[in-house]
Amino acid sequence: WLLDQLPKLNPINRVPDLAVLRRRFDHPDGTSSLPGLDVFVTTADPIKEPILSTANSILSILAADYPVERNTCYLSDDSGMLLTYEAMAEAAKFATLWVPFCRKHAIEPRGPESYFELKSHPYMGRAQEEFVNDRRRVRKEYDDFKARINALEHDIKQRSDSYNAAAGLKDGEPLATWTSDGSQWDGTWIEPSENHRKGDHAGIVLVLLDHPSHTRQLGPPASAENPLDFSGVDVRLPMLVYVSREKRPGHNHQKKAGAMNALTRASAVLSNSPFILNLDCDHYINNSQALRAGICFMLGRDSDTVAFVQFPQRFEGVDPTDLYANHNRIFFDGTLRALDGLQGPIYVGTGCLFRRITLYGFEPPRINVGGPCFPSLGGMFAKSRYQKPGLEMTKPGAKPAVGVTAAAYEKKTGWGSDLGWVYGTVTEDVVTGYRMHIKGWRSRYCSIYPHAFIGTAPINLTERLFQVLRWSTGSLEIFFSRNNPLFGSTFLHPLQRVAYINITTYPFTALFLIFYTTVPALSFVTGHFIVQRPTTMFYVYLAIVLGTLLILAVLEVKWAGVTVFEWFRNGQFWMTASCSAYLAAVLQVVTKVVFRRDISFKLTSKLPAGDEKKDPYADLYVVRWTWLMITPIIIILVNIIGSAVAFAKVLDGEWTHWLKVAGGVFFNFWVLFHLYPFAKGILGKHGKTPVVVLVWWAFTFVITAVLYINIPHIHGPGRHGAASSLHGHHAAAHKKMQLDRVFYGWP
Ligand SMILES: O=c1ccn([C@@H]2O[C@H](COP(=O)(O)OP(=O)(O)O[C@H]3O[C@H](CO)[C@@H](O)[C@H](O)[C@H]3O)[C@@H](O)[C@H]2O)c(=O)[nH]1
Ligand SMILES: [Mn+2]
Repeated sequence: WLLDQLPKLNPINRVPDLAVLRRRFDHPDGTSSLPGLDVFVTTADPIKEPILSTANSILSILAADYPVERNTCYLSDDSGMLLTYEAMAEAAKFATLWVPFCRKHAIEPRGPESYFELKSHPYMGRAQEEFVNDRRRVRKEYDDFKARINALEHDIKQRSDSYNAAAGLKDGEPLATWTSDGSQWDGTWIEPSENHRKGDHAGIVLVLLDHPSHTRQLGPPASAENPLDFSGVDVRLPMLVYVSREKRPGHNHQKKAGAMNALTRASAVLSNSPFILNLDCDHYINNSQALRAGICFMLGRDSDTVAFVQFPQRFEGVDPTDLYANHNRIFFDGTLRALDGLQGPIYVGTGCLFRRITLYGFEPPRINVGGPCFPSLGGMFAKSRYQKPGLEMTKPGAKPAVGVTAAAYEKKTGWGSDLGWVYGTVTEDVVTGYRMHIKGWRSRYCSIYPHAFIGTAPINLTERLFQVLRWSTGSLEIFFSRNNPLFGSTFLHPLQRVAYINITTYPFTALFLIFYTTVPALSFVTGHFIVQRPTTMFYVYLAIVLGTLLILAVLEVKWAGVTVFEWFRNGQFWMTASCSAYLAAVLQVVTKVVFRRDISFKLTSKLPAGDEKKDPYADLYVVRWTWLMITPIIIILVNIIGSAVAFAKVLDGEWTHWLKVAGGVFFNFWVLFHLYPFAKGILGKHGKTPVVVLVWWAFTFVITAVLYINIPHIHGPGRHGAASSLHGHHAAAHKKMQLDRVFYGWP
């Protein structure tokens, strides 16, 4: 009964009140006084991050339910390729059909790829028959759109070839890439050359869709060239801007953090909205109300101290059994949700709505200098207004728009340290949020249903391990930097500080875990336990730890709503990641701290979207070997061999404490149970049949046991040895005593 009360006791499960928002900000004449909102989408590689999925994301933003004249969408393209730009231009064109269609029939979700992939299309709008016709028409247009996008690469190449041929190039002159209006592309060329390659090209800011008018614009009725009746539908589109910041060799471009900062400045010149939403290119808006839901938390009572609103990351394309815990349910539905009660969740990189002035380094209003611990202390010094930072934010003399994306712009400014997204780690997110929290800002967690945003997760084991390696490295880097949460300001809630310490030190668990998963199994082989005979205190301590873990598990399942299956998956992947990626992260960061060597990272590969593959989860069992897999493999072998040897020793009569041995073997199996998804993954496509893993394990087990029994010199005198001895009985008794001294069973 008590357990069932838990969800009801949740005091921090706030839901955004969209009805109130509508009443307060939307006017009967169709205008709205909602604050401006800039959406930033970052992309870095149109091949690794399929361009169609980026287009899906952009279209979902353009079609979201937010006043168009107050919404601007920015796409940052770090590849600087014409392919990205032209694909976005196509998307902007398709949006003139797609967006009114979504509005007319209340389509959900509003990313066309995601929408047409749905098996069923629940009907929500005006007239059923009209809907079916409209949908058929849009579907056809969408297929054409897709075909054009897929042909772009070829088209651009062909066009450039003919322009280059016509230009009659001299020997050694670079082959340019040409835009459709007959000029050379400022960014990266297909044939990379000086000033026109990745990491070395001019800054580009191009407006794809201009700012819309401030009054509603109803569309035309159905006609020959426009078969859809848009006569009652507002056909305006939000502004859409393509940005590719300047890149020069010799400059550290700071990956996504640098891209976000360039966007922050470019958008300040163009639209300067007070709120900024940050989305990765593989994430799209799945719930058209998501933007309003986030804004709700920014406009409520006491919201002026909220720096950002973090949404959970939800994923699609993950295999149904979620072998590598890609959904991260405990983290999103447990940890982040709980942090909401401790002045706010951490920032996790995407699906996050920011208050612009926070990114400019401003301090929150009404904060008490004493922080949450000593509220009475700092009353005198309480600040009442937003405090401006004493930092250089702009460069005198820089030209607006393109100029603010210049590679050298940030020199001698606070960008990357106190302004914008923070540099210096392989993950920018946690530390950026942390810098805000220590200034006294709070954050909010916004979990709505249907999910606000959905992205893709790497379902391949190798990709997944590298992603986790990057996260854990980034976390540790924070711990070894000036942003160590031990020394953060008094504005942190004490438990929030504990959480931040946890978040920046968790990779160290690798060291303990590897010890615990190997030493007990190894001691079966050696026969010598290094663990002392447990004392009463030890059992008390153990009971407390186990009790705490149990309470935690109950909370995670009952309060956070994580299913027991997902709970086990999280545990399993934690062990896999801990003994591989976390260990590597510790080694990497120690190397960085000691030898001052920089750490670099590759982009996470995304699943190709819209690719009509036969098996959507094919990538799951593609084996790409990496040294990260060595430790888990060793641990698996040690545990199988350990239990096999123990089994052989009992069978052989060498050990008589079979109950205690069984306890130990159970512990080994517990370890193996956790590494089961990993084993399945490295067996490749054979792993698809679950039995194969078990067969392999059983095989190793039996071989070891048989070898152990049959090669006499590697083990002590067993039953056969003892029987042949003259003083057999005495020897056995003596042995038993000896064993009692060295072998302490596991609880
Ligand atoms: O030089 C770069 C590198 C990356 N990106 C973009 O940054 C985003 C995230 O990069 P990705 O390699 O996809 O990282 P993931 O592992 O998928 O992302 C998670 O981890 C990142 C680092 O912590 C966070 O920034 C992300 O928001 C979070 O979803 C993508 O949109 C990229 O296009 C750039 O714009 N420029
Ligand atoms: Mn991602």
